[in-house]
Amino acid sequence: MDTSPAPPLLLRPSAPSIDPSAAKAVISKSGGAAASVYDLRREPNIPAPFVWPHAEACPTTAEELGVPVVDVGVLRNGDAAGLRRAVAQVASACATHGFFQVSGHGVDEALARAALESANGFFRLPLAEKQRARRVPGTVSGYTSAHADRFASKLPWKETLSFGFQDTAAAPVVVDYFTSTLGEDFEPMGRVYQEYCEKMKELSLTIMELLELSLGVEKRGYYREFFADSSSIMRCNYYPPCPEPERTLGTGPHCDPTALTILLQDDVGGLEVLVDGDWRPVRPVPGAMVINIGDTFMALSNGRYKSCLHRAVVNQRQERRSLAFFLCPRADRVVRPPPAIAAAASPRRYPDFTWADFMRFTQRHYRADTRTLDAFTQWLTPPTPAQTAAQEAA
Ligand SMILES: C=C1C[C@]23C[C@H]1CC[C@H]2[C@]1(C)CCC[C@@](C)(C(=O)O)[C@H]1[C@@H]3C(=O)O
Ligand SMILES: O=C(O)CCC(=O)C(=O)O
Ligand SMILES: [Fe+2]
Repeated sequence: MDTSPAPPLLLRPSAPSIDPSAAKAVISKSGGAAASVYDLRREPNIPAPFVWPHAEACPTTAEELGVPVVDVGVLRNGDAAGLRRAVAQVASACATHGFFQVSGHGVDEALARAALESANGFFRLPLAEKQRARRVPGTVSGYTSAHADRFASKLPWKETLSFGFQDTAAAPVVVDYFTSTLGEDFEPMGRVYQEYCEKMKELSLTIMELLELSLGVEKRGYYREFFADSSSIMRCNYYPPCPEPERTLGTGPHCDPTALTILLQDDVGGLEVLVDGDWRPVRPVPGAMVINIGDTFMALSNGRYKSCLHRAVVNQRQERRSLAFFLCPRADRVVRPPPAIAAAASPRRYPDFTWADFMRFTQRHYRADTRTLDAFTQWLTPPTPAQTAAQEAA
């Protein structure tokens, strides 16, 4: 499906950092050297850097993907039959397309609504104000319009605001992020996202228990413990209406490099999953959240659960918002499957790595896409003498 040009040269860890996409001339609408900033709500047509190859922006298959809605409340309420059903639903979804939805998650409806509405509040600010939170190069935190500060082509038709989340008693990190980047007036918005992230963390640990049960991991609590001190990324996505939606994408085809994603979408729709060669929409279910496995969990399950290819399309009439909570391990934790999973009968599929290295790879060396984990594995693995000789001869 991915027929875009082969990824440019990947530099090994010892080589100087370069982002292959950003390495191209930085576009500047003003003709200067600075990266352009697009105000997507004001663009009458789609500028050339937003045009995606047809193979990636190819049409949606009308048929919706049947994504099971799993009641995760059963992990806490002692309903043994319900728990067996939930475990079976998760096992079957993760062995096929890797997407499922959750209900009974305990996230208050008012909080979910406030989080989606706060995203509106932020993205409706004048561009100059949003730019006060602009992304710091080399990190995932901050505001970006179409990632135009990083990439020169295949720009996504979206604006995003991202920030980190760790659960520390010492400081409300999200509130601090909002007040330090945008000012004290943004404290209430920070509080909404602080509470939302705390709930997302709790929910992600609950889902880890379900994943563990469904994989039959012997050491109970392995994944829950692994993520107890996680350091996650929260991202608010805003997709403005688009004059030519069939030529571009809101988010291009990719697998999330992170461990697990919890997505709350509004009622517009746009998320699509690639199943058997067809892009199939995941219709928003009121009150439910969409879960997908990321590359880091694929490595933690030794490849048994697949990180799955998805994208977000845009449309001509309606703006759309989604909130993605990306669960990530603590930066220096070594990502390694539990012993029972990577036993002699199933040799290790991926080398040990730390999340810090994998994240740096996606921010400095490689644009997350359909084959990020393979590219990273290749980047980590020293070339064989034969490969070195072939490279030298070329
Ligand atoms: C480590 C990360 C890379 C991305 C941000 C975080 C979590 C998910 C990744 C991303 C959203 C996957 C889709 C492609 C991407 C480039 C995007 O469109 O935003 C990715 C993120 C990124 O590098 O900004
Ligand atoms: O907005 C969506 O529906 C999906 C976004 C997504 O896949 C991502 O941010 O990783
Ligand atoms: Fe994603």
